[in-house]
Amino acid sequence: MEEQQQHKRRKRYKGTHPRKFSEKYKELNPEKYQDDVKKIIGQGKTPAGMHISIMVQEILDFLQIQPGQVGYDATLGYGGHTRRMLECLHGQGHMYATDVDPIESEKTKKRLAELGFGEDILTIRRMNFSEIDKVADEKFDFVLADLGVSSMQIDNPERGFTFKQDGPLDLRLDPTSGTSAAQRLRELDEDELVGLLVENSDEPYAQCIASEIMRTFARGETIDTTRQLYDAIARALSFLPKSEQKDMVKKSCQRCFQALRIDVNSEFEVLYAFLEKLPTVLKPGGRVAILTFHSGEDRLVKKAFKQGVRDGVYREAARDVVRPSAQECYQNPRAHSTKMRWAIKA
Ligand SMILES: C[S@@+](CC[C@H](N)C(=O)[O-])C[C@H]1O[C@@H](n2cnc3c(N)ncnc32)[C@H](O)[C@@H]1O
Repeated sequence: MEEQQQHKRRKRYKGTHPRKFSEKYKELNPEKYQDDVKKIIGQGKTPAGMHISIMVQEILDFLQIQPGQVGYDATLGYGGHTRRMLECLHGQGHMYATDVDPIESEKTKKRLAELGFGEDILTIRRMNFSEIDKVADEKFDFVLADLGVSSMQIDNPERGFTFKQDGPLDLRLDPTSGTSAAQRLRELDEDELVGLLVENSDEPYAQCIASEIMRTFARGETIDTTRQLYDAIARALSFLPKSEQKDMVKKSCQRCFQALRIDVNSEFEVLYAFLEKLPTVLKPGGRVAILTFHSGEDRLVKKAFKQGVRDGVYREAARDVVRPSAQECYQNPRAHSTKMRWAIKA
């Protein structure tokens, strides 16, 4: 009898085109694999362990940073903006930077120290920017806030910010405190959930989505992962014509994830507190630039700056938003929704 040859499937080598976040070891070590990282950025993508800073030149042009000044970056993230602002100080002056994220802040602190920006010139605090009045004992010549989430947070499925990969439905910027999005969903009733989706993200299908989420819980099923929430949203929108469904589900997912993120991180409340205290920490003539990523944030900033000019707190404020160039949006699609506003203290 002929010996049967058993076909053995060759094990797929995952190093060349990894799909999973955890396998992207080159992107997660940008200092070590600089050439690979440059190639990825050149393709208009953000490497997994990195964040590409947005509107850097527009921000620097406006802030007009001089050696010897004192500055504050409210949203450290990957430290890209902080680094560029520090370079403008030419070793004289000081910068403070805050972030609530304990995971990424530590890595950024180490990375910036290795680049020569140690504690003599940069103080990094793990703090919410709503406590802007407690960051330093001195006032600032310039302040930057680049709101929202970093690419590192979005891309890491363990953090639960993306529906593109499965992970725990968390969405907290600081996963060590507060309530996860999964827990929040269990706490809300249907009307509260509709309100959250409409107020935070103008979700047009808020009622159908909230009803489907409640039905899911009533069946005894859970929504503890990003995939489970995606599936519930897809079921809620299954009445739409097949040709539109995929696109509509994606857009609703983006809005619903954003709405939940705003809620679990109290994003409007902390931004409001930041804007209210901001004039008290700026020196006369001090400059502030804020990057926002959705209309709710932009409305708050616009209103605060306008009111500040009316009250004589600010000498001047941006009349219109400043947008990233078409070239920047092409090179970094995450810049598309960015709006920058600025103000100068009286
Ligand atoms: C868009 S990223 C900043 C990226 C940074 N400008 C850079 O160039 O790498 C926003 C960062 O702000 C942080 N953040 C968001 N809300 C915050 C808050 N209320 N207080 C402090 N940090 C906050 C996030 O954790 C995230 O790291």
